[in-house]
Amino acid sequence: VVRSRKTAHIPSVRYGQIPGFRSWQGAYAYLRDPEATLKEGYEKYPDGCFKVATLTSELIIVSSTEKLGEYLAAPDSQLNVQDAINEGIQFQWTMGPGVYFRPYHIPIVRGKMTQNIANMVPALQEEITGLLDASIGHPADFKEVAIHDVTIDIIAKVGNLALAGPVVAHNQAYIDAAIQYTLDLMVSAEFLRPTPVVAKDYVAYLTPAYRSKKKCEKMIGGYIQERLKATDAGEAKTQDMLQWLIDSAPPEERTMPQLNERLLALNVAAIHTTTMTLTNAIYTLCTEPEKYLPALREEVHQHIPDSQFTKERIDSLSKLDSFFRECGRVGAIGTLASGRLARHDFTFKNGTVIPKGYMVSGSIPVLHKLVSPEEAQFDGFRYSRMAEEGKKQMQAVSTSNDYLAFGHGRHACPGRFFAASEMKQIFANMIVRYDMKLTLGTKPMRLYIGPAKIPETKLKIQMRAAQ
Ligand code: HEM
Repeated sequence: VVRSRKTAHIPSVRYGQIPGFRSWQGAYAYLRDPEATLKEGYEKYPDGCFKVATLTSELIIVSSTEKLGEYLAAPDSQLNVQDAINEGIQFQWTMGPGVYFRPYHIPIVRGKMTQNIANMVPALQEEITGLLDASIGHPADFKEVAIHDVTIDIIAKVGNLALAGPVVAHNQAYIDAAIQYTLDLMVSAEFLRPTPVVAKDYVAYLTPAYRSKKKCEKMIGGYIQERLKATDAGEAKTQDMLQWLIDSAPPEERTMPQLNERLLALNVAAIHTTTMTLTNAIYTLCTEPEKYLPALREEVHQHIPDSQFTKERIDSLSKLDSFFRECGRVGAIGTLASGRLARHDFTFKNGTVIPKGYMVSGSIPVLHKLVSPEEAQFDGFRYSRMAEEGKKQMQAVSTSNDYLAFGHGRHACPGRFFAASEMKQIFANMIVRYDMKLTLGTKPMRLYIGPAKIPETKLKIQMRAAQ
């Protein structure tokens, strides 16, 4: 564990007593039970910051909404999100320097892609119903379904339909490779992190992520070339992410290999995040089906009686939105939020300093009010009741200092409008088509991998055609 005098003024949580090994013991305690460590930090230092140890460094954690707001307002030149993500997945080397130094895709996701959601809904609907028919069908009796596998395939195809159209979305080998790419990236990051900076550029060529990227280039490179040619000839007709990337790429990014890389970067941002979030929502529904399934189904029948999905109709599903927001509050897929790495020292109003080179993050269990069992209780219609009471309903996509499933501030997830719409469309289709419940004696578990808290992937649930 790297410890420094620079963080000596910040109190530590769960560090041990053995001289010389205190922070090692701290890292062990934190990695074993991150949530309990974060809750203990809050109980000891409710308005302040504290630090926890990891195997390679120390993390500075804030549990107060004020402090979160304070650091999220800092300029990128001081507290940087790209550097924070780079620390985790080494994407400057695993994906490529273009994605790190020239993130021109982010405003396109926030702008064009979000504005185009309504146009995409019909194509998504055809894709979703086709995939549900093929994977689950209409069983008259309950059958076991490995729902995570179904979900990840649908999300990857629907996502790539929006990113690059049907030619790419229906290339099963590419879809499988795009799903695998994120996992290869994680493994590659583990190799690259301890590698000295001067060697990283070279070691990157030896990683599984690089091999996967090249494999994908072979699969869809020809298609990207065609789209580039069509654009140059003034014959581009398709409206999708690939087109907007081609239209606004800086010259060094407007090439087949670089566009392939950028599409993979978007796949990394979009596939597993959305799959885990949707899978968690399905598990949550299956945990209390009698409480939620009839009410949600009725809402979908009422607002979308003829299965003609439109963006407006999806947006009008207030109970479904509430259910998703509550899933994001209670079951967010991470224990830490909105990590930022200090490029320069940052000083909070109370004088605490985040020293250059250190990471600061928000504590999800505390900021999402999960500390007491009462507050942590899942209440799927918590937010739709606000609308029923004449108040403004808090939406699944609206972020705040105490709702961080999509982060918050300038760098809050720009893909959340698409992700929420897509997840609701898939979920609504499932709700009207299927009865769903857990298999007797099973319970969805969560796995902790560093700060991530992911729904298990092997659980089989019971599904049959709706009766
Ligand atoms: C349910 C699904 C998703 C979840 C839970 C999620 C979550 C997040 C979170 C927590 C952040 C970091 C925010 C922060 O640090 O404050 C983020 C950033 C980002 N997400 Fe998402 N995301 C999802 C889907 C998507 C999709 C579908 C796309 C693209 C189509 C996308 C693109 C991005 C990008 C480009 C960033 C970086 C933004 C920046 O650095 O300014 N995400 N996402």
